[in-house]
Amino acid sequence: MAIAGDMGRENLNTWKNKVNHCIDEAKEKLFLLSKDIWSSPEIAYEEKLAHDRLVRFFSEEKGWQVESHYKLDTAFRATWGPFGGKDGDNVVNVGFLCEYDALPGIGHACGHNLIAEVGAAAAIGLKGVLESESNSPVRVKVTVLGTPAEEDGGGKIDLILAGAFEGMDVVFMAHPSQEDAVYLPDMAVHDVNVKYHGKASHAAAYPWEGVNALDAAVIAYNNLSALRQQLKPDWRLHGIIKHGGLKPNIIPAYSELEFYLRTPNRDLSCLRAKAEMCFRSAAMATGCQVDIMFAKHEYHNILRNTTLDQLYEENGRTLGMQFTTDQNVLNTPSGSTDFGNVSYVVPGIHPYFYIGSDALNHTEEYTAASGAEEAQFYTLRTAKALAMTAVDVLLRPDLLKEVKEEFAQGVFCEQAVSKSAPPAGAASVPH
Ligand SMILES: NCCCC[C@H](NC(=O)CCCN)C(=O)O
Repeated sequence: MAIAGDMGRENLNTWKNKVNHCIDEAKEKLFLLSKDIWSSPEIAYEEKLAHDRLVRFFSEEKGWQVESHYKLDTAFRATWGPFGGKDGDNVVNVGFLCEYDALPGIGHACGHNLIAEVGAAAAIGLKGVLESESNSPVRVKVTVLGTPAEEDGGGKIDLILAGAFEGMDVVFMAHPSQEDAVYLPDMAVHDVNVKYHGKASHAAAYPWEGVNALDAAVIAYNNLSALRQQLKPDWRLHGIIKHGGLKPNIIPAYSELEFYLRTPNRDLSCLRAKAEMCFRSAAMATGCQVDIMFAKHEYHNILRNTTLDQLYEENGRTLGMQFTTDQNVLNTPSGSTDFGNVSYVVPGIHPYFYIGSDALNHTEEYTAASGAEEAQFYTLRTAKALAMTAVDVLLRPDLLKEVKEEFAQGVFCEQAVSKSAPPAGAASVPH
């Protein structure tokens, strides 16, 4: 593969070493940034403090243009450049994403404070080397996007629709996990909120006057549990009862459920139809009214870019990462992310990284691990591997072409598949 201009492999290594040096130099302020976000956890679309902290971070760094409240209240954008190359050259716009929303009740149990830190660190590392190597052969712009609401809603999808990803050539982020993995199969997901409306009555004196909304919720819950046995092994559905009544002696007039429906690819229509029957039949059985509200956005599965994957893996290995080879981990659905939607509009990667703890995501133990100093080494190592991968893309122009071709091919194939294949089991779903 060609390396831009007369820059050889030695130069590539010099650049990568500099990236790492710049990230190491910033490690104290990066830990402070991450710790501040971790200490004040905020849920989706309410990440005001995290937004302000990140905006302050980039405003205090030299040379960044910072836009607070960028297209969403708690999103931001920081850009640097264009820099290098020659006037009139095409600009390569390299994106890094920061997430920073937490979970209700258990804080940063998914480690999004570390995602914000990785994004900031990688961007600083890349900018650092570009500044110190004034002979960048390509014209480069670095864009950091602060993307709220990954756990709920899908801030990245709002941002895609608002045009925030337009002009980006390649995009990087990484997610905390139990292991280093270049790719784990993230699924498509659609959230659904269901409300049953019944009628209150004295539960002992006039129960026959009541219409029990809690019964409807319980029947629906059990319907979905029975449905689960009939689903494909890699489909998932799971939910909670959010409201189930006020007092045992009041027949519940209102109940509410929230469920997530997940499939490995973007076609959720079959699962949606089956789940909807479960919700409606519970309403019929109890005489309740039902409101079924699907979330405004569906998350897509991640479209892989193996060209970027391989580069990331090579860079990670030079930094001592030991990528998991456990086939159970590599082939088991790992949840969902709104980066899936990003991966269909810009080529990118979303690797997973070990944070120095065996705790599982979405537990209090993981919250503790995400705030611990021990996570720092792994977090910064991940940022280095991402920024080194960006250096590969910039200094080896054939690579960017390859990355883009693979992306275009992937989008084309996925679209062809989802148009031609009828949803599995659709014929057995009455309409
Ligand atoms: N509301 C639906 C989105 C849920 C997203 C959430 N994401 C994660 O846990 C991040 C890690 C995914 N591998 C999920 O429940 O999957």
